[in-house]
Amino acid sequence: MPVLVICNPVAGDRSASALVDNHVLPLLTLHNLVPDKVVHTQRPGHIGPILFDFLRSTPHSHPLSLILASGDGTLHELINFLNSQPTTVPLPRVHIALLPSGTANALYSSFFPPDLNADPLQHKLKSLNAFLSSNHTSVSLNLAVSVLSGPPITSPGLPSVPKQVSISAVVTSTALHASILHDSEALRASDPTMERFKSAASQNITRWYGASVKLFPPQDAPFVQEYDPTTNSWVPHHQSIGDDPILDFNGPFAYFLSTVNVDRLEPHFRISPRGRDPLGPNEGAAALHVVIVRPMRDPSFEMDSEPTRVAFAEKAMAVLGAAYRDGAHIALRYDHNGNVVTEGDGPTVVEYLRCGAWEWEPVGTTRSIRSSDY
Ligand SMILES: Nc1ncnc2c1ncn2[C@@H]1O[C@H](COP(=O)(O)OP(=O)(O)OP(=O)(O)O)[C@@H](O)[C@H]1O
Repeated sequence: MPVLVICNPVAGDRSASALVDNHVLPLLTLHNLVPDKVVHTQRPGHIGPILFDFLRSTPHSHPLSLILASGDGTLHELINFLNSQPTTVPLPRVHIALLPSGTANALYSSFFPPDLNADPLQHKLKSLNAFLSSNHTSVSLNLAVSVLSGPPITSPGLPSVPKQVSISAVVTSTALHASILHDSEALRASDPTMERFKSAASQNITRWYGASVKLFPPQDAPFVQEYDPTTNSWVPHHQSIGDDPILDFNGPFAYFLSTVNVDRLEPHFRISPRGRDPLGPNEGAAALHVVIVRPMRDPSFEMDSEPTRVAFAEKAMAVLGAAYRDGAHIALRYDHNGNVVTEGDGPTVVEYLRCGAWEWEPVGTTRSIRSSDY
């Protein structure tokens, strides 16, 4: 089985090269495994061509083993590069042993949650050690495909906006989370740590996003499901019923994201805490897990105004803070006065759903998103 090692030297705190040189290659030697090639990415988007050049130079009737030292973004680039290739190009199955070398490492942390008692280096090598063990198993990744479309009708004289497709193995988001990812990128050079996500969150916490949203049932389930904190289980959503299981949600939205494969987006940020629950007994059955905060569910909400948004920011922060406490946000409720509490039977602050696809039609801007399980 061909083995390729790829390292993104600028991911996270830029320690991937040292990890590979000082620990990964010696460990492979210890297991009498000589990689066919060790390559460092030299620019954004480089991982796809690296993999393709390797496949061109190596017969690949067998699955390819890829030892990847990077964060989630590099893996995302790889998946999207492979997806953009013509279907006539035969691709082998790719088995990935991941070395968490990025900033957030959502995928790795979901498969190997943080362990305070573990030696940090050994914790980083868990996926590789599993790959090197004689009885390892692989887990297939579910992929979410998102299509960004322009408006159906364009203004005279303006060109139509081409559709964009993006494949995700971790998260697709709009609203606050998308703003955090966007703005935190500008902070990367000054802050390579996860603190930059918190800085970006505080820059955007008072923004709301107007949109109408549709949520469709998963392929293997008749209804959109909601998480019920009282019974700690998934139940059919009370509005996803009978002949009309498609949900229509109106905004404004403070938070909207959907995950696949993961229960967290950072080692301790467990935003989709039931995100690794199986959908049902059928192997391969999958769903998108959607986390939504709509300020209008707050019983103290009267009208959308700047002071209301500023006041609600505290509640949005409470949600994010609870997500850092092992995903406790999905049990938060409002009391009669709109205070965020952990008891009672008031409306949940977070709507936590699972579905097969969703559509986001923004109010006042030009691009819509449709995201679905592959
Ligand atoms: N040699 C390079 N120089 C500059 N950028 C690079 C190079 N190699 C890869 N990249 C870019 O580095 C970016 C960041 O990598 P990656 O997403 O893996 O790490 P991260 O953002 O720190 O971690 P995470 O996504 O887990 O938060 C990728 O988007 C990739 O395009």
